[in-house]
Amino acid sequence: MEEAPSSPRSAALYYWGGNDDTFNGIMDDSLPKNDTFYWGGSGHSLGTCPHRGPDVVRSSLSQNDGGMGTTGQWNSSLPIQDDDDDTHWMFVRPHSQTISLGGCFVESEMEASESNVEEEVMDESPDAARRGPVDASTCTHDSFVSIDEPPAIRNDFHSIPIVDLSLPLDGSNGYASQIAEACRTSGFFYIINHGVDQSLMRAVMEKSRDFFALSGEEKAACGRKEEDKEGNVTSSNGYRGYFGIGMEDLENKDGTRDLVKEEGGDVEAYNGVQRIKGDQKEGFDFGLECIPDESIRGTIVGFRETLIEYQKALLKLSDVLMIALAVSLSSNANGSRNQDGERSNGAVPADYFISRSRNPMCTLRLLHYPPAPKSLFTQSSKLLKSPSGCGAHTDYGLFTILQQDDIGGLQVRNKSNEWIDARPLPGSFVINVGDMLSWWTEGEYASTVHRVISPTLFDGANEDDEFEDKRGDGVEVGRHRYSIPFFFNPDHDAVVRPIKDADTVTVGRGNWKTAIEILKDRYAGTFQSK
Ligand SMILES: O=C(O)CCC(=O)C(=O)O
Ligand SMILES: [Fe+2]
Repeated sequence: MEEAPSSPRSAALYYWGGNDDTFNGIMDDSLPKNDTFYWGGSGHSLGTCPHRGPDVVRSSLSQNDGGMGTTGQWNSSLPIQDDDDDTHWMFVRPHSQTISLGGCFVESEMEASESNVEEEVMDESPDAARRGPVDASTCTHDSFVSIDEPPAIRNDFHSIPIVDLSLPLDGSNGYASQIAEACRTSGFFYIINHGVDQSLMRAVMEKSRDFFALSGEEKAACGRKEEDKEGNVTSSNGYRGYFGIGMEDLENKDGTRDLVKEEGGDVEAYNGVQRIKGDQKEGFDFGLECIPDESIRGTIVGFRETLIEYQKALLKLSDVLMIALAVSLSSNANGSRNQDGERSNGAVPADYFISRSRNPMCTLRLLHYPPAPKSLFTQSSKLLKSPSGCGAHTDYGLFTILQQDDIGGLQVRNKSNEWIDARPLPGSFVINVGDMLSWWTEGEYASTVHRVISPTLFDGANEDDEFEDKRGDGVEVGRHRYSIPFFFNPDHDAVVRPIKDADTVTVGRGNWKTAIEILKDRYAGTFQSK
């Protein structure tokens, strides 16, 4: 049996096999028994993945919700069964884990208030259990902006800042304050000196190219859904697996907003380009628990191992970012509230986001954007850039860590509705604020609309030129763009609502959503029924 990778957060990592639901992992005997653990979550929270968690694990936990991600009491040793199907991975973290933050240990908030939960009738959110009692006398919350509407960006910007993570975290020149500034303006920033090995970044890009070069049939075999000849869905991996060109449509599907009309455009034709329905990209989604199986492993040497290694590295980086974001929230120079309602001195514990991301619902996504098809050329055979690679949207979660190749095409919309290029910066990652972080900070941190322009064919080419279809899949050879976003989403049951409310205000059930509710809504809105 292959050795399980160690967790980046000193928690135990177990893995379990999919097909026969038998536990297939290692057990770390150093873990305290009878402690509470988080388990499940990730892809299994996102819907219909058939791998619901092994029964043996479930029966060892005093409570569960069928693999949808839960906490449970660890009652006995887990039986370990020898099964070499290890396509599913599961992180299990001690409930009362302490987190090392630059020398000071922060006790997790989670344990504090278990005995108070029942008294807390007004606030039924899981967050109430995490945070302890809230004081109803401080309830001043009478308005609620829908989380379906990511707040508009407050400031204008014309470039994307670069944040150097080799600086100190704290202080006026530290990277936390630079991140605060970036999040309050563009909601996007590059990070350099981030600690992720450059050769690992290149390796995962290469594996991605290898994957998308497989035949359509081979890729479809890794699809999200299996269908019989009549087109009935026979099994589904939730939002995990391969999806083909046009299947996701991020344009104009962003919650209740019409992101194209907001800029005075028209969905069908804007910037002079007729829009093809559906994003002109193909992709492959994984989670921490769902890694491609033997079939791809056999075809692309080192595919699975590289992806696991990369996810581990990005999880580590996510911890750094979560701490920086929590610290950044109190990084204003004057430490007071200004008249625009900008929240400052709103210190949260440095583990605020980490303590809500013990079993994060992350998605690592490989993306391939083929060159813009000829149908997007003008009559005069002028090469127009197509806005169709990835439609205008905001990201859903806490933040996104994006690796892009050197082709370019990612654009971020500023307050004046201009599209600002997020040009490739070798060796960097692009980080952007997601809707949940924006909502948590009441819009102080901007979840900014962005899109990807499909790459054009060779520079200087025109419509009458011959383009060879070397791969036989209808796609002309030209400039292909590859990118790899890692969507970092918190625990499935993390309560997403303004931080100040969570601290001081009792609110009813209508006024917050759990992370999983938000994700399910948004995924359902962006995938075509196919
Ligand atoms: O491919 C890119 O550069 C960005 C993709 C993106 O914004 C997304 O998938 O949410
Ligand atoms: Fe995005």
